[in-house]
Amino acid sequence: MSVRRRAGVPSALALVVVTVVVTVLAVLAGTTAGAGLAAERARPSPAPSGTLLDEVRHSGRLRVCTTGDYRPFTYRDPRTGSYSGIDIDMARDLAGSLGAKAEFTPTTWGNLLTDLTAGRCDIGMGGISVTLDRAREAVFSEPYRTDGKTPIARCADKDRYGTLARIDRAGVRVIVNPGGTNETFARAHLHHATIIVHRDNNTIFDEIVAGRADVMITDAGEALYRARLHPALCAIHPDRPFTFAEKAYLLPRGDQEFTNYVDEWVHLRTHDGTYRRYARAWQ
Ligand SMILES: O=C(O)C(=O)Cc1ccccc1
Repeated sequence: MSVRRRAGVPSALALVVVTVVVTVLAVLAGTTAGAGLAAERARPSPAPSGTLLDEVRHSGRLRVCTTGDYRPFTYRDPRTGSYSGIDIDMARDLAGSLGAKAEFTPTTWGNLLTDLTAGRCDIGMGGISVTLDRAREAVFSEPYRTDGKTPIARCADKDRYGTLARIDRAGVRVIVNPGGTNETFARAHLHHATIIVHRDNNTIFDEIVAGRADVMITDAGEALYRARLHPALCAIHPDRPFTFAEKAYLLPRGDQEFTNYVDEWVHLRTHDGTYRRYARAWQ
């Protein structure tokens, strides 16, 4: 009892003293509730510290390498030079979350990895498939979507190109865009068909419509999107693609803080409905 009483008096006194001291310190440091928010807004972004996370916040720029030729993920309007697409919206969202603006750096499927590893951009975005070749040179974020290769052809021919064996025949003209997974897939699996390399992925589907090529094997997401744009074309079994692939964002090696941040951001945006909302707008 006496112990408790003796302890009680100093405790009460100590509590008063501690409360006063903490309140004074908090006011001086500007960390009371209202001042805390103001301080949060006013706090200058951190100086570059070797991680892109701080560099992007400090500079206010997120440099995004994107090909601009792969709808619905990334599209560059040749007349205005402006970018649009699901991953363009995602890039702006990521940049915004860091208090920065997305700046788009044009690249190609063949140059994407080199542009990123040479530091010409902070992140690669735009329907990029996860491949082990890329994963050896750079880092992939958490994936945000699954996909896989499926044929797209003139609807009149849609029963002719359902299997790889039926596509890989002498006389069948398979058109591919160079430098990415479509070309890699075609070269690995087609030995009898004629492979036509067409540089501009934005006009490649017109070649099939015009009858200058017969079939393209591309990601199901693109095939479905293109079939909607070109009514003469049909995506063939997009629900049963030849391959399994994942789409993710490409990051430089050796920056754990930035990778962690992008992973958290992908995780949140794919679970809170944001990614779905952006994707729906491009259906
Ligand atoms: O290389 C990749 O990551 C791709 O998925 C390339 C690509 C580009 C355009 C259409 C389909 C796939």
